[in-house]
Amino acid sequence: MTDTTAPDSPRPDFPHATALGYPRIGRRRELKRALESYWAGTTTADDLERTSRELRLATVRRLVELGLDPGTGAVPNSFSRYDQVLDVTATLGAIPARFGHLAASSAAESVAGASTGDRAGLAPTGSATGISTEAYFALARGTADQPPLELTKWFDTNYHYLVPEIGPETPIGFADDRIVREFTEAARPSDGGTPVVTRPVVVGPVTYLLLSKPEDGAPEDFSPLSRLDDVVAAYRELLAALAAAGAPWVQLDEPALVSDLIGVPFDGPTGPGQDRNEPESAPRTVSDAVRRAYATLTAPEAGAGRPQILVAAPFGDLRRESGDRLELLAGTDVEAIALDLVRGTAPSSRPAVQDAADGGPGNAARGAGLAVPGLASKTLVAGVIDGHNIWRADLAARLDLLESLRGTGAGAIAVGTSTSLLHVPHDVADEPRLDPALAGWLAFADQKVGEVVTLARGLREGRAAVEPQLAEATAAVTGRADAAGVVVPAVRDRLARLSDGDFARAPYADRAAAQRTRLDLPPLPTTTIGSFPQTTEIRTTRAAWTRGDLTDADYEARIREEIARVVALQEELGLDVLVHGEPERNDMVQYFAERLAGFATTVHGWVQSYGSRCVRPPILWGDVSRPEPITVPWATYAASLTEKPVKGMLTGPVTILAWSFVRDDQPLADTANQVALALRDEVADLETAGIAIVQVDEAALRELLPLDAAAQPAYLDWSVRSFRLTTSGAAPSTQIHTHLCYSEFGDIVGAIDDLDADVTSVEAARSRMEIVPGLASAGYARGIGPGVWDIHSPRVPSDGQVSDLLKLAVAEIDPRLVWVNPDCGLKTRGYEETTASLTNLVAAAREVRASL
Ligand SMILES: Nc1nc2c(c(=O)[nH]1)N[C@@H](CNc1ccc(C(=O)N[C@@H](CCC(=O)N[C@@H](CCC(=O)N[C@@H](CCC(=O)O)C(=O)O)C(=O)O)C(=O)O)cc1)CN2
Ligand code: MET
Ligand SMILES: [Zn+2]
Repeated sequence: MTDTTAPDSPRPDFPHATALGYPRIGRRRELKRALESYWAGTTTADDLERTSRELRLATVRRLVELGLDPGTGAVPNSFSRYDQVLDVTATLGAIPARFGHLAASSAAESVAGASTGDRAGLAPTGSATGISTEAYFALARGTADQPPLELTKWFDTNYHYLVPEIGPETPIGFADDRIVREFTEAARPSDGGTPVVTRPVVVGPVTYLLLSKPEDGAPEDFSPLSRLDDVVAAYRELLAALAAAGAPWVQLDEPALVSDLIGVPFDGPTGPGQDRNEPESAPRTVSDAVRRAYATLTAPEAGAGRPQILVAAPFGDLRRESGDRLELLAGTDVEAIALDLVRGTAPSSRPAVQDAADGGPGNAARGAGLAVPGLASKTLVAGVIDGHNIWRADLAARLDLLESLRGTGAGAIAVGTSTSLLHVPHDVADEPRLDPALAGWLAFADQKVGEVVTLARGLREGRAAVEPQLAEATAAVTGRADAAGVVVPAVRDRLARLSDGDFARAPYADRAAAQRTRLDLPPLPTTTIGSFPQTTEIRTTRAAWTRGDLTDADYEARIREEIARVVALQEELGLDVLVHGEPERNDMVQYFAERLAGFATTVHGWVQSYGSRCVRPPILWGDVSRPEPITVPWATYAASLTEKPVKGMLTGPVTILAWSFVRDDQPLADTANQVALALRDEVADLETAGIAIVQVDEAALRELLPLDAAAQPAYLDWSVRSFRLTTSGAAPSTQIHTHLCYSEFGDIVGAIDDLDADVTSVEAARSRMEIVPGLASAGYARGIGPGVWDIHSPRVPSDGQVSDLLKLAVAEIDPRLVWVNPDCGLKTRGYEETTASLTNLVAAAREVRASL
């Protein structure tokens, strides 16, 4: 390894134990409240900064208390006020031209060497330099005349990041030193508290650009990756500033390395050897980009020091058929690499790490293959503690694995989490209402840090040093396997008796005819996706009921009142197919989990989904069954209020799994089918109650698609089957709808067709109906509702905008198949925008209908 730091500077070893990141919303969602009151204008930017500073300091001190070393960069500094990808956009000053007016309102100022242009909205914030709070949140939330940056799923998680918009002229420099300030704030705290030398966690330059989209108006063939050199130059300045502030390590997250869904080939014709003699050309493959970026970041340069670099590749397997990405990283001069040794190649029942311990297949099993050129000089941060699920680890087995990695090629082994802990709640000890036995099987973020610390100690000092902790963990794992409810013979028997007939409905033509007769809908029928605004009043009412301050009867009466209001509003607006509005649901997954056997739910187990929005993923721990009907009383009440059809509204098995913490002791396909059978009974009960249309939401079907292409066919097979198991008991005259979120459906058009739903609504407004031609050319010939209103922003589409989108749709597909609906549910919207937008949607449908 070439020496890349100044000759006399120390080269600190990587700490023995670390986590790749930590939740930032706060144990009591302090950040959510601080953000929402700042946005509402009831607090100031200074208030927000004060609260977030307190949160950051409390976090790093908590991590030290839990056993991470305070002096060596073991503590991840992974705070963000909104999103870690937006933080890089801010650091680079990469503000799209469409936000140019932001610059005019705040004085431009840049740190030394930045080439920020004059449109970056840069303003001094106190003594620091960077983009203003106003500009930061304008990108996240939009302005009066600009929609925000697009929100998209972060790999296969339920976290959403803000998509950077990069064009040939987008300013890119080292424009904001917040990352450095947040390092210094912990290392030299002004409150006189314990100093902590943290490790800044930053999205890596290659992943940043691979997740970017071309800025509007960029040339047809423009690739954001062509700005790699500019981005890397800015990162170099950032690293130099961090080194000057005293940071021993920085973590650059490069999860794009494990994804085949990134749209840029890993290796290819322009890969190694092809463009070697054109060093100036833009990288066209992921591997080119990685080599180039990290060669520059690690190149020695007089005067400019840098922290040592840990590259983290969470969410999957670096070593796969399509290319050995570990070899690629090992070939760079970074000092440490973090591997996800839990996830393996797919969300599978069996953690790869366990296979490895048994000598079976799986990424970790290729331990012997760690004799990769270059690795001997690096630290391998072995991500053996699952950052993505909440089961307490079998520490003895993990320690076996860690020991087996020793001497297989890496220079040193450190212990880490497989991913950031952003995706799990803070603390099991914060859940007084959990069954104590269940609580004993769980590890949230704080417990996981403890596990990492224990393993690191076991690895260094020998098993005996941690024997009590190993024994306790083993007891928890065994206790879980033997506990009542984990295996319920009646559920298993029902599953075992399934045959192909349970997965198939009558032919579509027969169903369509029966449904036409029964429903008698106009062409281009209008509907919504299910939820109406979740008002503060409803939440407060539910909170009072949950606390016991409101009786069941009073709560029920209040919900009925809300349903009646929503039904009346839809009749007034002239919608054709109505919904009940879902006011009784805290969340579309948690609500069902609270009413199914086999699940537990939490009180404080909040996990950030995007910005200030959070979810409490339920814990699916046992065999699933339905003690009694769940939605039938609300659906029948709503239906009794109108002559129009009201959709029954269920969340499908894949989405319930995707947004829960799921047991890891059996194949996901089996768990999905258990949920499907419970929902199948609900569909039957809705039918019996006279409900003619049942919507089964599979919002997360695309989200769970494995990042590894090799694992996708098996996933699509079991996910589609579980949906069909849910719905195929329905009579031909019952119309089955489904709803899918996120517009990147290109990879799964075939699976959408295989769901065999009568009507499918999909997000499409922001991509201007992009999905429609794909569906049409794939031969999709059932009902389709491409969203015509982007509900992710408070902007009200005009009836002209809606009818333009609608015309795009009917130009591509048989108008008899087209439905008119928003992109998604309306629970995050207000009533004012909802009423205005739906008025325009109905008017547009009528206009286009008349032109058919
Ligand atoms: N699980 C899930 N994942 C999803 C989605 C989804 O709907 N569900 N949608 C997509 C986008 N992601 C989203 C995630 C969260 C929210 C969201 O609105 N979350 C709410 C919480 C919803 C909830 O659980 N509501 C509860 C509890 C609300 C609450 O905070 N109550 C207060 C008390 C009442 C008050 O004073 O406000 C409290 O507990 O302190 C209820 O209604 O009962 C929030 O963060 O504010 C929206 C979209 C993708 N992923
Ligand atoms: N039926 C649900 C709703 O309208 C579907 C939302 S998908 C995130 O809220
Ligand atoms: Zn949706």
